[in-house]
Amino acid sequence: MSVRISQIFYGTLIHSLSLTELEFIHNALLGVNNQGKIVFLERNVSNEQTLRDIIKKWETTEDKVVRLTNRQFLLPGFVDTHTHASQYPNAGIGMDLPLLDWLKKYTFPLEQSYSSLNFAEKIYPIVVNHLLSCGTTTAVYFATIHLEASEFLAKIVQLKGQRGFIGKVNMDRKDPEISETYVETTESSVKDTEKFVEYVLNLKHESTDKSCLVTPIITPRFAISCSSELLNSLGEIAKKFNIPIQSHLSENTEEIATVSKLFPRLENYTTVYDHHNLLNHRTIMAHGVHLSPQEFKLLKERNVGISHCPNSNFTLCSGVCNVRQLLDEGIKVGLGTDISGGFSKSILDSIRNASIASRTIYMSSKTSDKVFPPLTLSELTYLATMGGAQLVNLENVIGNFIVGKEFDALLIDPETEGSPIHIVDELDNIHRIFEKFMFLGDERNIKAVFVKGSKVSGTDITNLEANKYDEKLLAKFYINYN
Ligand SMILES: Nc1nc2[nH]cnc2c(=O)[nH]1
Ligand SMILES: [Zn+2]
Repeated sequence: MSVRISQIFYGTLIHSLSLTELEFIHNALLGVNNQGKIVFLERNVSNEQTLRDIIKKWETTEDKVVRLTNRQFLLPGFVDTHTHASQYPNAGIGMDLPLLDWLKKYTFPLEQSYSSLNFAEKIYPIVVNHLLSCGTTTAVYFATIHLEASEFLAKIVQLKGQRGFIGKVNMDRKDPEISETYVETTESSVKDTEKFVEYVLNLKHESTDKSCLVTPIITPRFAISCSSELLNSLGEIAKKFNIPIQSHLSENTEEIATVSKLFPRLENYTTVYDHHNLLNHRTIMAHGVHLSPQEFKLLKERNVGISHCPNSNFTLCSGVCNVRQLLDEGIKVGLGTDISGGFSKSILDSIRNASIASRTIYMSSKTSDKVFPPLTLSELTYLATMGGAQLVNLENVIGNFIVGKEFDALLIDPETEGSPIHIVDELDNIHRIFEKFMFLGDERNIKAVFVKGSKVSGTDITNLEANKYDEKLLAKFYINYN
């Protein structure tokens, strides 16, 4: 066999096969090659001899094996399908206003600061480090309108080894109600976007080890901040370079009313983007809280993905997105933090708020003709991993541990120093521990983060307590497991 195995993990893996299939693989032996790909996944390797046989078969050695403890497990890396790296300094403040006033008072003045590259240099490395430590192996970023600072964000994401989609923001509409000073000319917006796209694509070409995982994404801020001319040009640039597109859609009712005033001839908000050739299978639209049946239909036809950002929707009092309905309509859904509309940087927080949002929808639907059941743990896990992978068109590359995919993974330890998870020996099997991690855990439980096989965040994992595979201990540990 000519593949070179660089790392092998031995222990429990948990991943999504579909929205309804959450798989727990016990005594798994997973091999990663030097290209960061998963080359084998053996199940139920329950004794040392079998383990040694497999290692021999793959012509590798036992020192490559990372042995997880009985309570540790591997999860696929999280995908944050919508976040504003530039707004990180505002995370946790300014929750007193609805969207348009919030943008004007808090957000645009902060984003304006990135006209200084020095400011970007101070903030962006911290953002990427923090997101990685929270287990975000792939992030879809908004930067700001500034070319240099946006290029710097792309460079930092590349250097830190995160998978990233980076957007230089476009906004050319001067409007006293929205923004008079934080704005570009149409011409400079188009010119700088082309330069930005070429810069990021070049990072890929220049990278000698082909490990650059950064892609440019066309980023009209939202229909309100862009002229029709700019939206058209952005559609053309996306097509010319064959790159993805992101924006905001139908987040808040005042926003929707403004869009219909600005584009009176177009039927609805979604049509505005469609009219400018911005909707296709590579488009990610954040929010989609107040969509009409016609808009659902159009999004489905164009195969657009919706980034569900529940913390932001609650914090800015935008509304509650009906994810169950999106899924029932066959629309792709991923999760987003939407920093700083959302105050948390962690996809674990998006999971929890998505759960609460779905319960809110369920409660108000209970007395109506159509009941929308809350999202299950299996569905929430899927949205945070595979769902996100679908939005960035990487569902065949990342999102779970299928052989042939790239190894983007989190090593979860529910028992680290200061862990917020309380485990009761008599009660907690791996299913309960996983659920507790999803609802109580935080970055203290994320011991290591891998992107394409490389460890990009976390602590030393060479000294994990070896799995003993004591039969009695296992029987107790997997109580109720089937
Ligand atoms: N949540 C959110 N919505 C927007 N719509 C336009 N810009 C923004 C933004 O920065 N955050
Ligand atoms: Zn946003």
